[in-house]
Amino acid sequence: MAAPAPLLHPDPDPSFAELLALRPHLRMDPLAGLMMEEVPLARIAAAHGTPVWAYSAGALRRRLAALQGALKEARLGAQVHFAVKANPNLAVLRLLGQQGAGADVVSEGELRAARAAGIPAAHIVFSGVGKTLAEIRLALAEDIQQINAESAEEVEMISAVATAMGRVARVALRVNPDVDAKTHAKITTGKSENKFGIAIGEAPALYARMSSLPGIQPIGVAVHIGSQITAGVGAYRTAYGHLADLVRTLRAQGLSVERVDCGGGLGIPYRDEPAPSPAALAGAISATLGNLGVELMVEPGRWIAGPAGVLVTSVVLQKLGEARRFVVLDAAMNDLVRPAMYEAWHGIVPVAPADFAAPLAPADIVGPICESGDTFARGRGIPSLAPASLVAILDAGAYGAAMSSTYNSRPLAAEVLVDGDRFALVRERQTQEALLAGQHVPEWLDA
Ligand SMILES: Cc1ncc(COP(=O)(O)O)c(C=O)c1O
Ligand SMILES: N[C@@H](CCCC[NH3+])C(=O)O
Repeated sequence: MAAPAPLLHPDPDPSFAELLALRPHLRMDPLAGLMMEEVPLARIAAAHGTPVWAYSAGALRRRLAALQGALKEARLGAQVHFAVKANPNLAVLRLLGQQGAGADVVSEGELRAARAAGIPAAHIVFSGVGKTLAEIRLALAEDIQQINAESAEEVEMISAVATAMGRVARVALRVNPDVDAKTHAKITTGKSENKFGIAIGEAPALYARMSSLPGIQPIGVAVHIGSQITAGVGAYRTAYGHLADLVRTLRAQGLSVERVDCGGGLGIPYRDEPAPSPAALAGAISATLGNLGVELMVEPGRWIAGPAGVLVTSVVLQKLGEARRFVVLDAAMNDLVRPAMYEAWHGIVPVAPADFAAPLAPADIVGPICESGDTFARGRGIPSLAPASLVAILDAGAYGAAMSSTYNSRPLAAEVLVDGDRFALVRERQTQEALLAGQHVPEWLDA
């Protein structure tokens, strides 16, 4: 695995205080315990139970503003389209939309969520390698800003659907630049063996074909090379350089290219990995695509939402095994799957002041699900924790709730938005009844 910060790390872990110092929306209050903005996490847990996701409105606003600011500073006039897959909560989308973010969506559900949150159709881009006919129809009916096509086959599908509807689809061609983003193999998307986009060498012919089709207005090109990119902006520069060459080639063929979608993928330090800044990303865009006279957009998800969220969970019990101590939480891999899926490292910090300051000893921090992979951390320094003690799993605002499942028939956890000294339930905990709803036992089974 190329990505840094695996579940078990050879170097000493950052201390709780070091983790908090880099996350200004979180702090330890000597009386109230771990706070998100001005709200004690213990109050959220008391009000809504655990496990519960908490998102900081301030962090979301600050991070979006930092990205927008870096792009502005580089005089790129680039739009930020939030990748809804990272966090499709309606309140989160509303807040980001209010601050000018558009949306990058990959399904009917995400398109509907973005619209329901008030994001204008004119600021929505539809990406994805397998849009269904129904999804293409919906995108056209909503008259969204742009559809990113990922194959010759899809281009024909879009044209056919648009023609049947009497529409012309604005389509950007997503190219696969065959660049290694040096991230986890499961989330790298810009290598030729990945399913995404069309080979850059095939792009000119396909773009020319697009401009000959009645249902398509070719609007530009798009690229997205992977997620959690922390190894500098070199891969971005290479990919954008290829894209700039492609734009020049297309224009030399007399084809119009108005827009370049630079994708997302900017990584964050979950542990202490050095991650590129928005300014570095803006610099890479500027150096390669800055002088082409194209409209630019970026599609970050994780960078905006990841650090803004935590998963607050209670200790069920500590189990002292022969060789190991296990801290068993009431959250599990069905809530936050990243450690199980990518061996991802997440900070885990006690909420009570006494636990925060207590001596550390290594433990495996696990969920109650019947798989050994249901492990949030191995050999992590954590104090002895009594049942019902709270801990916060950090950087869970992106690909956290969004990737939850009901595995082991565990209801989806509640979500809360914190803004200053206010907090509100923004998604109810799924009920046990809802878990069973919609299921039917055929009568003939009992006949
Ligand atoms: C097309 C596209 N755009 C944007 C993103 C957002 O990625 P990230 O959350 O890493 O910024 C993704 C996911 O990797 C994606 O597939
Ligand atoms: N779900 C992944 C990222 C994939 C991004 C999808 N475009 C994660 O949690 O890191």
